Amino acid sequence: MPLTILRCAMKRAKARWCQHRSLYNSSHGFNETEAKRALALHSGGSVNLHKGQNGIAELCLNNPSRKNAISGSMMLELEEQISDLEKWNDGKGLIVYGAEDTFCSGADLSATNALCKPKDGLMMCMFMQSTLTRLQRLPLISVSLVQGKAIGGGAEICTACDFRLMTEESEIRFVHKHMGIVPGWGGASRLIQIIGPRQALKLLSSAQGIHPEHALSIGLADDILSSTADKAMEEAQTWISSYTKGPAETIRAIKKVVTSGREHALVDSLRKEKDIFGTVWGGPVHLQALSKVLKRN
Ligand SMILES: CCCC(=O)SCCNC(=O)CCNC(=O)[C@H](O)C(C)(C)COP(=O)(O)OP(=O)(O)OC[C@H]1O[C@@H](n2cnc3c(N)ncnc32)[C@H](O)[C@@H]1OP(=O)(O)O
Repeated sequence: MPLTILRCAMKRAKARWCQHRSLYNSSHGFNETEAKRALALHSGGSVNLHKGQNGIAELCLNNPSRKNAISGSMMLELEEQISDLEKWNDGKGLIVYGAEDTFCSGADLSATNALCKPKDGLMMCMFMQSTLTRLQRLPLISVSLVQGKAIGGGAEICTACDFRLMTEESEIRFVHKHMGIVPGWGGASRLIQIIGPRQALKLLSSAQGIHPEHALSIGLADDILSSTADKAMEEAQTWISSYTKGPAETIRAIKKVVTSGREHALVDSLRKEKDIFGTVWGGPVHLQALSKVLKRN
């Protein structure tokens, strides 16, 4: 194999590895196999994935009798569905939503009750932080469709998406203070990135419910949907489609550039932007677009 092809393949493999790797390993006291075994003991609900022909997937948090609370087995299923999405090369967008017109009431309280020792809490925290970071890093434009309530860990899941759409009656609430805890699924760090430290401090320290207008005014929500029930999903599909129009290769490259900018310091980010630019410049989509523009002028 010529050296340049080998180098390219190695670069791609490294990029894939960086995207999929867990944030934590044994040096942080994290044992993934043990974590999975412990979480599997707390079952209930499911996390369902539908990959659409239009390149937009729908990921459903499904535990309606508990307002879509996330059980241990749902944490495992969420991780499996993210792994599946990481391999979906035709994908362009993702809509995360909850079953039966409500988003998610956070960690399943019966699971958290059983995992209330500090060691178990940290294990769950590292597992969920890794999973949600992988969700955030997917080369897909992601949207949380918030209907009903997004409470505690449910509010944290919202922050792992690029955008948040709220229906008129919905509410996001970082309720953690009332539980005597802070967000542990990465929601605090991500909230600060989304709305800045001052607003984040207000929301976390008041534990107040955030209604759509307020969320929109502080930049937590990106739009308020007028539809409810099934129509809200249709509206969310239309909303996201203005950002996912075009070839998957291009949309995925755009998301990668933004992810890199968010995660790296400026100099690293510029280098990473250069690497990603190199993967699309001179490629078939670029050349086709170029020839169209040249013909027009
Ligand atoms: C690092 C992670 C941090 C965390 O996520 S900690 C967990 C934080 N979440 C919470 O404290 C949410 C507690 N739940 C609530 O405040 C309310 O149920 C909620 C979501 C506002 C919905 O209120 P309502 O619409 O009035 O419904 P409801 O209270 O009657 O609930 C319906 C059934 O769902 C259950 N449920 C709701 N949230 C749950 C949860 N997180 N874990 C386990 N079960 C939960 C609730 O117990 C009730 O069950 P049942 O019908 O009485 O058998």
